[in-house]
Parts: sequence; C-alpha cells; structure tokens
Amino acid sequence: MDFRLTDMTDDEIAQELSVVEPLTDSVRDLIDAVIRTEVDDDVLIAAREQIDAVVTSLRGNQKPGSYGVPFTRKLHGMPYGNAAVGKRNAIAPPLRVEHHDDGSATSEVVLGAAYEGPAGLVHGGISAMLLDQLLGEVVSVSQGVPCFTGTLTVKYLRPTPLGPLSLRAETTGSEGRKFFVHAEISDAEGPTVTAEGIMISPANMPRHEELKRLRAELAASAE
Ligand SMILES: CCCCCCCC(=O)SCCNC(=O)CCNC(=O)[C@H](O)C(C)(C)COP(=O)(O)OP(=O)(O)OC[C@H]1O[C@@H](n2cnc3c(N)ncnc32)[C@H](O)[C@@H]1OP(=O)(O)O
Repeated sequence: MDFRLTDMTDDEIAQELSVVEPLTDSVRDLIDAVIRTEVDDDVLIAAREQIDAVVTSLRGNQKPGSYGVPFTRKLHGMPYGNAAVGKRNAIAPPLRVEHHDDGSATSEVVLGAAYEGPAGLVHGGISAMLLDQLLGEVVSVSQGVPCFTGTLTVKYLRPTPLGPLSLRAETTGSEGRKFFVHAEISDAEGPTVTAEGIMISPANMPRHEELKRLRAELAASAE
C-alpha cells in the first residue's frame, strides 16, 4: 500500500479544491443530464464532440495510475479519487461525512438518477457502498488508524427512494484489531437499509507504522 505526504501546503490544497470541486460538480451534472436528456440526435452528436475535446484537453497532463490517497502535512488523508467520497470523482455521490464528539458519523445526501436500481429507487450496490464508506470512516477517524472492511452484512428493510437521505454510523464494540460497527440509511419515514460491519486494523501494515512515526514526529515538533 502506497503512503506518501503531499508536497502541497494547506493553502495550495484549498486553492486546488476551490477549482476542482466545482469541476467535479459540473461533470456530475453532465452525467445526470446525459441520463435524462430528450434532445435530438444532432444535439447529442455535437455534445459528444464537445466532451471529447474537453477530455483531450484534460489528458494533456495526467497522473499515471489512480489518484491514491496522499496525506496532508497534518496527516489528513486526501482520497480524492475515492468511489464514494472522492472530491475529484464525479461518479461518487456528493457524500460529505461529519464526525461527532460521541464517535458517530453522519451524512446528508441527495441521490439522483445516476444512482437508480429499480425504477425510482436507489441501487442496492450503491447503498452498500455508501454504508461501507461510512463504516470505514467512523472507525478509522475515531481510532486514528485506517481500518479495512473485513465483513459487511447489509439488510435491505424496504426500498430506498431516490432523493434526500440521511446516513449514520457508530462503533458498537471492539476486540483487539477488530471493530464492530453499525450504520443505516434513512428516508423521511425512517431506516431503509442497515449494515453491520467488522472492520479490521490490518496487522503489520507499513502505513500504520509510518503514520505512528510521523504523528510522533509532528507531536514532538509541536512541543
Ligand atoms: C478513512 C478510510 C475509509 C475507508 C472506507 C472504505 C472501506 C473499504 O471498502 S476497505 C476495502 C475492502 N476491504 C478489503 O479489501 C480488505 C481485504 N482483506 C484484508 O486486507 C485482510 O484480510 C484484513 C485487513 C481484513 C485482515 O487482515 P489481517 O490484519 O492480516 O487479519 P488477521 O491477522 O488474519 O486477523 C485479525 C482478526 O480479524 C479477524 N478477521 C480477519 N479477516 C476477517 C474478515 N474478513 N471478516 C471478519 N473478521 C476477520 C480474524 O479472525 C482475527 O480475529 P481474532 O483476533 O479474534 O483472531
């Protein structure tokens, strides 16, 4: 697993995000527009040519491989390509997770046409992905080390409608490197999907040791 600190300062990261996040929002809007457009074929053909030109322009300078998860100098992860929360990833729902003092995490999200499974309803895989992300984050943030999903059990209580949804997750217990977590998705009527996860802080993961060492160095330099 790759671990690297970014060369960018906090101001440079904020500046980059101020440009990139609106671009991601526009591409997300494009995806929705393509799904729901009813314009004529000639407009679609012209749109494709314009989009291809934009892609060619962006390919002018590309990072090899995936985005990865670089860390800021304060050791905050920057998972900008992440499938569920990536700030550069227009496929990711606009999920923004809030972490609370009691160790829980919540998110409010509006899922549109791009996340449909059954007609008018959220795709079950999307629900599982969002819950998986929230379970991973609630443990990783509250424990201070990255945790992987070992086992994820999802229960679909009733259909989840597209539109505004609330998510919540909390850690319910732990045994050594294993953390037991619960999460749910709710619409206005209450929970539609629940998930139980066993999240694991992997053994002998170089990134853990590296994080611990860097945290200790940062703490010492702050004294
Ligand atoms: C901020 C971050 C947000 C991230 C959000 C996204 C979350 C994700 O999607 S993560 C990606 C999906 N998950 C993966 O790819 C994980 C793949 N699996 C692995 O890497 C490893 O098998 C891993 C890390 C789960 C366990 O590896 P390792 O640390 O070697 O475990 P190991 O030493 O064998 O076992 C440790 C304990 O966990 C248990 N365990 C191991 N694997 C599992 C499992 N899959 N399910 C349940 N328990 C397990 C063992 O039984 C053992 O328990 P005990 O201590 O009671 O005997």
